[in-house]
Amino acid sequence: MIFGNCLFIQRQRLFYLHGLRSWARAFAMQQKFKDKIIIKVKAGTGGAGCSSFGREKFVPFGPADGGNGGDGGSVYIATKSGTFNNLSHLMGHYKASAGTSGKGGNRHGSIGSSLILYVPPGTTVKEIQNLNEEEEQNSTYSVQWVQRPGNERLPIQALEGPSFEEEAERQAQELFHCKSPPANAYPIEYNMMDDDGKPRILCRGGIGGFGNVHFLSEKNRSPKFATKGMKGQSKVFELELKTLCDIGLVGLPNAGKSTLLNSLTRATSDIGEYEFTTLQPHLGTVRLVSDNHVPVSFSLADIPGLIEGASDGRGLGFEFLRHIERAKLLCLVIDISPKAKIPCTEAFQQLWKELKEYNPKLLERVSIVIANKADISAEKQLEKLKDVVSRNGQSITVIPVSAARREGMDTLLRCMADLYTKMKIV
Ligand SMILES: Nc1nc2c(ncn2[C@@H]2O[C@H](COP(=O)(O)OP(=O)(O)OP(=O)(O)O)[C@@H](O)[C@H]2O)c(=O)[nH]1
Repeated sequence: MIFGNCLFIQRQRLFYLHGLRSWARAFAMQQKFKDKIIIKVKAGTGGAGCSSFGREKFVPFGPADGGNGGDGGSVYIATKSGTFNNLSHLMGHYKASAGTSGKGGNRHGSIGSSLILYVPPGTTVKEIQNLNEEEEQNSTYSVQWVQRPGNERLPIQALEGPSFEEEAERQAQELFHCKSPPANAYPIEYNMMDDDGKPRILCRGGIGGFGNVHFLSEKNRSPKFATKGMKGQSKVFELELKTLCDIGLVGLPNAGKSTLLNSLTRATSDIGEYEFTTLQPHLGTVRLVSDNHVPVSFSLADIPGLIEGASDGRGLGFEFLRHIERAKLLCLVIDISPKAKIPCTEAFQQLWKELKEYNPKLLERVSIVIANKADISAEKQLEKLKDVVSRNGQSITVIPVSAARREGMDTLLRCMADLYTKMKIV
């Protein structure tokens, strides 16, 4: 008996430790998972142009040969599927390197190295602040000189027309204008889809300064000045990841969404008897051959439990409702067992109401109601649920399943594949 007691205590301890470990894992995951982040991005400054003259034996006053500064590096953003599933790898600040200065002998400075930030497909990028806005709004660039033209002795002819400084400034303005790319539409807004990793610009690097060669004119045969490089763009962006999935599993906490996702796919979403085991969306992929012998593949997402008032921000609120927005089809998972905290009919109405209040268009995407835990429920519950569902949406199919025992999975998968293919054709 004593021996039996010891075993019981040890088992209890093991259960306790297991619970603690899974809770710690869930907590760590929550810390790591980031689906919204604000980043400050700065492109590199252009290198300065050089003011120099050729010097050779027996040629004491050679021609102007100052090279241009290199352009500053730019910052881009691109998608990389399969590598990241959230935005936690990103830092708060990114800066591309500056271009180097030009040198004598017509040697141009090197271009600053650019940066590419990788994000998972489904990320939206929104420019929220332009830190150089004032400068960019002025159509004329404020030209900065390496050696001001005012230090020169002005040739006599220059006094007749525009002043020598004005002439040099105009020339520099023209050069910068020719070299600068067309301005971005303000503010930048990207919807990063899986577009083969094609990079999109976030901040453009500054144009490198012009060497004194560019300021040779009839009036001035030995210009002793060059321009500084331009500043790179500097902006603040908000990145938000909205899970991209074909079919989203939506339900109240503990309805069995994670169990269902794990049963239907090879995903390993956390399962627990406590509510909000799932704190972040999990994705799985279903591949099957349809009744017409056509291969069908779609992604399924287990979206964290929805609670009453989520549309007003209660519980995890908007944090996960935004993940639902991107799903092409929605399946409502309802616990029909007698153990359920809320009767299945009420659960369905609660989900319907929350979706409607958040975005009524979401209701058009609800195509299947999955009556889960059918293994421990009575037929009566299922009938009641079917009755309520038919009153709200005529075209919604109710499918009883047991995710834990993997019963009804085949019918459910065929129905999902069917609806998904029809939706794609439409
Ligand atoms: N009897 C029975 N139990 C099930 C079934 N499906 C899930 N469960 C149990 O229900 C509990 C909750 O399952 P989860 O899959 O974690 O539920 P969830 O909807 O993901 O929960 P949240 O993460 O809180 O949103 C677990 O204890 C599962 O073992 C089923 O078909 N039959």
